[in-house]
Amino acid sequence: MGLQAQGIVKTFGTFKALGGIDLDIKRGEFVALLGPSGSGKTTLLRILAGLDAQDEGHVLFNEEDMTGRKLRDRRVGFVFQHYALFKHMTVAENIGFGLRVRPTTERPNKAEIKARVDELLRLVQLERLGDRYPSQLSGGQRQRVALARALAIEPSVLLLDEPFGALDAKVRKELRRWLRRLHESMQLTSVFVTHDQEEALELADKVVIMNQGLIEQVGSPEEVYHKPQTSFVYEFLGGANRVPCEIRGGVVRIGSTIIAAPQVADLKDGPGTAYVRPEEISIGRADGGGVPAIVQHVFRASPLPRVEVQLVDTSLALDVTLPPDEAGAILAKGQRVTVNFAKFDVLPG
Ligand SMILES: Nc1ncnc2c1ncn2[C@@H]1O[C@H](COP(=O)(O)OP(=O)(O)OP(=O)(O)O)[C@@H](O)[C@H]1O
Repeated sequence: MGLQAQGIVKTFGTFKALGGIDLDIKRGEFVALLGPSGSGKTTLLRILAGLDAQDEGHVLFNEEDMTGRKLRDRRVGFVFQHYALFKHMTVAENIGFGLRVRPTTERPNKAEIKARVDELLRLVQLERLGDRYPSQLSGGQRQRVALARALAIEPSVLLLDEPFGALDAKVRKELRRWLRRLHESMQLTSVFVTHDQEEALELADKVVIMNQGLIEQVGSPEEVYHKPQTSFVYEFLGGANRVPCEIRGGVVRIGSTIIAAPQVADLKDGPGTAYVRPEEISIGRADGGGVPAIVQHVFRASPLPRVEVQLVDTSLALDVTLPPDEAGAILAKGQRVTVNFAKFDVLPG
């Protein structure tokens, strides 16, 4: 099922949580709503689910306006962080819940419900745990039960709010892969909320980047990562360093260093901001060409050595990641170096 949000506005008191959201989700897409805390991701997801009503705008499912339609009629499966499993029900009872509460005319009989629950238990790889209670499961197992419960009603849309939020890194990775396979095999249209960029870039076909109740950019993981369109996206994705500079006649000046920058050829002279990712900076000898800097910290307890340097002219701190084979090991705090930007983008202002 395709989903559309058209001009969605939502206010809480005087606070505008969503400032006019337009979004087109195609059938079969796996979409991530990515943004910092408070950017409106959950609010948008709840409105898509029909759990909350928007103040303005429309939600369309397959081009049909859902305004005023009850949750049950939307046939969406959802897994929300605070929508916990029913503690007094077994795993199997939890999974079958959505089927048992259907109106009599649509309700499958007991044997059909049992068959469906067994099938879902197999799907989420919990076939032996149907008789347990939620308190007897691990966090990852509980999440899988929550997913099975959401899938029991055979939704065509699956909405997930930080589905793996509370789990440790290894379980998260496993569940991610598993969810991706499930999405494909059940031909779902899925939307999930996350503030974890790695999760969004790895899982989704389409990433929607939100900031302060608005969409900053929508695109494939490659597009949003490699072609950020706004300063917010530059900084939010990949932790780009923000370096104030001066644009003049097709070059940029950072402090007193002038750097060739063909990418600014079309920009007007004046103040600008260069965005450069930590892995796109290299560190060279103090007497080499580049922007003079001083090493502030060297972090070696990570797969790639990370170095923090301070530019001599401007006192600006920059994060640098070095390739594993580079001499992160011989750099020391206080050492004078130069930095070079292998790749950077510049926005005016
Ligand atoms: N029921 C409510 N009453 C008042 N303000 C609310 C309510 N729900 C959300 N907000 C506010 O709306 C804004 C957006 O909240 P939302 O939960 O959508 O953000 P989010 O991007 O999902 O954040 P997080 O990643 O922290 O969950 C926040 O500033 C929040 O405080």
